[in-house]
Formats: sequence, structure tokens, C-alpha cells
Amino acid sequence: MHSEPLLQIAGLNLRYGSSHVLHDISLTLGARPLTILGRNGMGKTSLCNAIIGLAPHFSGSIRLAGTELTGLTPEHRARLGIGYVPQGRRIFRSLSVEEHLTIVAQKGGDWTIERVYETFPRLKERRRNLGDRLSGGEQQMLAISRALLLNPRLLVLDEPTEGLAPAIVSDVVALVREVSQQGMAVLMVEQNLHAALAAVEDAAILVGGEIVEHMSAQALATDPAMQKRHLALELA
Ligand SMILES: Nc1ncnc2c1ncn2[C@@H]1O[C@H](COP(=O)(O)OP(=O)(O)OP(=O)(O)O)[C@@H](O)[C@H]1O
Repeated sequence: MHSEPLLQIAGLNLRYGSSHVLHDISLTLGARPLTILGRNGMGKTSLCNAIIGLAPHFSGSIRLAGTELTGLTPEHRARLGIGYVPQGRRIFRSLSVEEHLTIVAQKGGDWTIERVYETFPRLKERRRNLGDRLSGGEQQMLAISRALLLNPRLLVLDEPTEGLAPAIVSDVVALVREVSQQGMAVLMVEQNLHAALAAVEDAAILVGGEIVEHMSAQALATDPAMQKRHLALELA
């Protein structure tokens, strides 16, 4: 649905003090959903933080629909259309499901609380439960719903399948595919190769803060040597 790339990152460098964590990252993201794959500590969360406005310092350019994001707060970036599903879900222990959803729900837009409950009947059943009474899968559905209720143009997900049972991983994959097919741009950071390649169309591999490969998900799925080289994984 997007004729121009929605997200354009050019020459992005990120440091924590003297530690240079992201090196000259350049990538564009349009209608084709993209996964960023990499082992622990390769810079995936740092890249998400740079996009959503939580990185402490960086040089380079990040543009959303032509608007430079440098210097804008996370709240401003959310208003411009970036929805974020953080690693570890960050659900409030003492808020109910319904309270989490009501806080972010807006008038207008495709995603409403009613649609969330239709999509995730389990959340409707558990709507009066507090965050710390939810299973890991329920918390992840809630974290994704919270981001979708912003009706973002770009959905950034940081390891959304981490720690989930296989059946719930399949649900997350199906949902990511659905929102992407409906026109939402998707950037999904993952360590779970199989889930990521099932969910999206393109893949980039991050090693030591550099993008070392960028290809179609299908090409990576059929290249076990590359998986092993960069991700230390082999197809089962
Ligand atoms: N706040 C910080 N201060 C200093 N160094 C940091 C900070 N956050 C991350 N790092 C370092 O930056 C590098 C990249 O970390 P990052 O969390 O982005 O990687 P990741 O690929 O998301 O890893 P994981 O899969 O474990 O979440 C690591 O070496 C990490 O130790």
C-alpha cells in the first residue's frame, strides 16, 4: 500500500559511552515486512530503541514518511505512527487487561477495543484480570494489542515470540502476517529464525552492530550455510 518506503534509515551509528554498538546501519522498509535477525547482544534492541526514540545517542538519519525523527521524543514518534511491542512485554502488574487497552484506545482507526476482543477472545475473557495474573502468551497478546490500538503506520516488535509456547508463537506469526497484509508496515526483531521467516517477507542479519546480509525470507530459509554462519543455527 505504501508507494515510497515508509521508514528510511541512513548511516545510523549508536554509542553507549565509548561502546560503538550500531555501525552505519542503512535500510528502508516499505510494504514488505522485514525481520532483523541476530544473536544475543548484536544490537537488535538498540536498533529498535533508535527508531522509537529511546536510544541515548546516535548519528545518522531515521525518517518516517519523509519526516526526520532525530530529536523527537518517543511520544511524538508514536503520534507520527510508530507502534512498539517491547522485548519482555512490559505489562503493568497492577492494571487489568481492560485498563491497559483503555489507556491507549483512540477514537477512529481500524483497531478498537472491540476488534482486539474479537481477535483475542482470551483477552476478553480475562479483561478484569491484572497483568501479573496473565500467562506469558496472554501478556504478549496484550502488548501487541496495546500497540495496535495506536493504529500505527509502522509496527516495531522486539522479539515477540521470546519465551512463548509453540502454539502461541504460531498465533503471533499469524497476527503479524495479517496486519502486514492489511497494509501496516512491520519491523520484527527476532532470534527465532523459523517464526520470523514464517511471519515476514524480507530478512536482514545483524552481526556486531552491522547489517551483514539483506535478502528475502525465502532465500534465507533455504540457505542453511548462511544461517549457521551468522546465526549459529541449523535447520531442524
Ligand atoms: N544501556 C546500555 N549501556 C551500555 N551498553 C549497552 C546498553 N544496552 C545495550 N548495551 C550493549 O550494546 C550491545 C547491543 O545490545 P542490544 O541489547 O541492542 O542487543 P540485542 O541484539 O538486542 O541482544 P538481546 O537479543 O540479548 O536482546 C551489547 O553489547 C550490549 O551489552
